[in-house]
Amino acid sequence: MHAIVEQLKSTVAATAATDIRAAFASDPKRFERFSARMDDLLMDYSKCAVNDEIMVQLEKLCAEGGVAAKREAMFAGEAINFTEGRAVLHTALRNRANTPVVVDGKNVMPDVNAVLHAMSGFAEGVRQGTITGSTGKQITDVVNIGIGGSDLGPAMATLALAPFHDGPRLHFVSNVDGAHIADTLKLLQPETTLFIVASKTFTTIETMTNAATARTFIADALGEKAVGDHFAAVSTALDKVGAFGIGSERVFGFWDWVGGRYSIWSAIGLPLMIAVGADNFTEFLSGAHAIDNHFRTAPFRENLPMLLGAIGYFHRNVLDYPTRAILPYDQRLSRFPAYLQQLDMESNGKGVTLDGTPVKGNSGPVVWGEPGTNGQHAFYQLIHQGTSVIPAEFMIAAKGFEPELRHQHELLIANCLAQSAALMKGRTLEEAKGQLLKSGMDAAKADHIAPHRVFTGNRPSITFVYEQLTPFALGRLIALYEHRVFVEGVLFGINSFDQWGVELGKELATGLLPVVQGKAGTDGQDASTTGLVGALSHLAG
Ligand SMILES: O=P(O)(O)OC[C@H]1O[C@H](O)[C@H](O)[C@@H](O)[C@@H]1O
Repeated sequence: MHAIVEQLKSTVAATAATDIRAAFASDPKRFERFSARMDDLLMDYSKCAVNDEIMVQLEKLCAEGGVAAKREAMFAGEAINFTEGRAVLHTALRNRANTPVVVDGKNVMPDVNAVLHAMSGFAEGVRQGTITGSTGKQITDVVNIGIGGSDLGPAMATLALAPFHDGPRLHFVSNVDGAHIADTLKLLQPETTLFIVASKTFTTIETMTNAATARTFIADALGEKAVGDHFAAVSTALDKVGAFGIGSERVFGFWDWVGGRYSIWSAIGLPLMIAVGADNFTEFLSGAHAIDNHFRTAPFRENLPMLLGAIGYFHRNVLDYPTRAILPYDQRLSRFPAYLQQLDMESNGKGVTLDGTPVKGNSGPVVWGEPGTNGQHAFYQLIHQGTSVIPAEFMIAAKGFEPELRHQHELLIANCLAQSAALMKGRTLEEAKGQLLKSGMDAAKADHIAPHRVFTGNRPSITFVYEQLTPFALGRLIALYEHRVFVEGVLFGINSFDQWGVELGKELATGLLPVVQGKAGTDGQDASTTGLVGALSHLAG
């Protein structure tokens, strides 16, 4: 592995591969050679600093890194999340072929299908008004209370599929900051509101606290007895849900082999199903299943997740780029960058390899982004002219959902394509100067100003194009990125499926609560924490 990375570095240096602009000038077939397609989903990576030699080496890297074998181990239900002793089987949740998937000697598909069936019954009941609030009124608003993977997936996907949303209004409360639930409850009538408490562990303090506040909201308005009619729960910890007082017919389970950040396909998707209906939810699962099959069968140069993972690794560990920007040209994907932050950074933000030794080189990059065109008017300045190279990942649909606003979609497309072209081409000093002279500026001033108007170019980007953001297309896009994170994780040599890094802060918060409440002193706290506690309590009065 290490040898191939070194080889890749010398290939980059020797072949001037980073001159993407020159590569386009000398090869009219560059787009055909460095793009891949799965049905209507096109991945154009020709604007990355790759050539055939580099692609051959990346393929070799994936082969030597054992990506294919590890992929099959994942699909087969092996306990690849070894630090938690768990299989990693979000793929079983969308296994529309229904082929057996065996964990600990048991085929999990009957359970998967049974929960899906129960979810559909409940979701359709709420949508059609056969499942009502305690006073018999139809549910108009559903509030999902969850955080992390129990929030980001359904929140992102519900927004993404707004054109398919014909069920009750949806709200998402995640933050333990009381402002979040208070601002949400202000909009709602208890009689017509359903809360879904979503937590894999059913112990997460934010979710449990918000759920208790929501419970009081219902009990105060409609009486204690009404609580059961206004709550449902999603969890792997069914015993803990029982103690909260939610009837078993309103509890939807999933399993420890579903990671929180991979759980949108499970009962965690219930709010999405209530919003768009069971058929659209099934389409969403089918899109992900299509990518699963593609990932397992397509040869390297046609395999979108493999290519995306290999190029991601190349950017991070061969070219040393510290971040990647996710730039959907789709307003409805505005939460997709946040979703990918958890997916990618919680999975691959690790410092040790599988054998516990420090990672050589880098592991996962910082992932960030905002939808275009908004980002263009905010931070693209740095992407174009800043001192760090930031690989950008663009995505755009050929068709919007507003035929009457087609001209707006055309503007959106033009902007998306213009940005990746500008990043690649840049503008030389001569070009900048020529433009200024043409505008009538005198030569001395043009000399002075031109350097500020230079774009280095050669800044890499990947563009995804698809027909339309349907449930199927969204499922496909998410699964594509899940497998990209998998490929990169294998190449980094890490366990992508645990998240010990979130634990320390949680532990310290538990210890600090009595200190903040004034029930315990600051003995044993560091001086900064002691000072901050003092300042906050003084200001609170
Ligand atoms: O679903 P829950 O058990 O409430 O967990 C919610 C989230 O919190 C944790 O801290 C993890 O870092 C996330 O992976 C998880 O999605």
